[in-house]
Amino acid sequence: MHKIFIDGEAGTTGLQIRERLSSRSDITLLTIDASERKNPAARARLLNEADVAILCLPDDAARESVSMIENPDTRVIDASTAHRVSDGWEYGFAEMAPGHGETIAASKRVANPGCWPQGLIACVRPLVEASLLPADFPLTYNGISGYSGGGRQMIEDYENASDQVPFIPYGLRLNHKHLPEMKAYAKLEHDPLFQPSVGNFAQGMLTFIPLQLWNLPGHVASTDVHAVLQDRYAGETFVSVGPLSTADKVAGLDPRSLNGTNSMQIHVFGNDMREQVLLAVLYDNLGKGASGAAVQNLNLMIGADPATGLIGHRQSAAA
Ligand SMILES: NC(=O)C1=CN([C@@H]2O[C@H](COP(=O)(O)OP(=O)(O)OC[C@H]3O[C@@H](n4cnc5c(N)ncnc54)[C@H](OP(=O)(O)O)[C@@H]3O)[C@@H](O)[C@H]2O)C=CC1
Ligand SMILES: CC(=O)N[C@@H](CCC(=O)OP(=O)(O)O)C(=O)O
Repeated sequence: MHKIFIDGEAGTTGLQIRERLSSRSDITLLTIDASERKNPAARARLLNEADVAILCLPDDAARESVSMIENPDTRVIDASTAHRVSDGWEYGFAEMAPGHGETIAASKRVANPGCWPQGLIACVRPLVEASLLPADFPLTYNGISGYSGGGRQMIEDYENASDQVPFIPYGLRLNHKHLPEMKAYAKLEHDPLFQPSVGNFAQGMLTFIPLQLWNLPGHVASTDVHAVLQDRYAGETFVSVGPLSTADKVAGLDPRSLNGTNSMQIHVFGNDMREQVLLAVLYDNLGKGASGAAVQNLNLMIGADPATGLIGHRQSAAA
């Protein structure tokens, strides 16, 4: 029986992790009294009692939790941004590279990825590793997320608003906090130009990576891009690649369509006359983007089947 403590279990990510773990017979959830949930001494006691502590907290509180752990056997999954590019921590995106799941399984400190970086890393890292994209490629990245991505405060703001604005671009200073992990784990030499948006729906996300292939040395066709991604994710439970598409419009690109699952779907759109490709990535910001990824990492760390308690993918609808 594995003892798990979710520090921040009353928040958006914590609640969803709890929901995914609550019926498991291989796990005992250590719970904190609601009146004590911000009491450092009470948190410290449970953090040190846990086999695995999952931190679903703002960055400063996550750093505080880590500093309070004295038990050398307590392992940590941190859902915050605090440790994603820190020494001594593994990045918790299991599909990021072949064999990375085993690295997570053996780790004591795992930083759960940010929701935005996962779509970019899933597409760009294999293309850089295959030398289709040079590491110094000037990438741009954009997309739309449901408002639960902003945690409790943004959920309250949207749900109490008299006028729910359908589409709000943000990150307009071009300095989003996810840039360091994007650059590091997509193996890029430069930060991408990243500009996110939030929509008036609670959950789900759709992100886009435009690629100007004509600017690359050698001739790279959309079929090459598609083949690298398809080969990379063949046989994966949670990441899938749809057929290469030349259609103007496809069904299924609703950002909410994978909600409740731990799936990520990559769609490849190509125009070879223009030598351009658009990659679109669909996933649940609270699933693969946060709580699902944390449970997947937990499964790896405790030696359970990685898919326990998670829903795998449905095949892509793009054609
Ligand atoms: N929402 C998402 O899509 C994603 C979120 N994340 C990350 O996960 C972490 C949690 O985010 P999310 O669940 O959305 O945020 P929420 O704001 O919904 O939840 C955070 C929880 O932590 C509690 N909390 C705050 N300070 C303390 C403290 N000092 N001690 C104990 N508890 C504390 C909050 O309580 P109270 O509300 O009372 O202050 C709240 O219950 C963040 O670092 C976020 O960046 C990562 C990926 C995606
Ligand atoms: C819509 C929205 O605001 N999304 C959040 C990202 C959510 C996420 O990935 O969480 P971390 O904060 O742990 O990185 C943002 O862009 O900051």
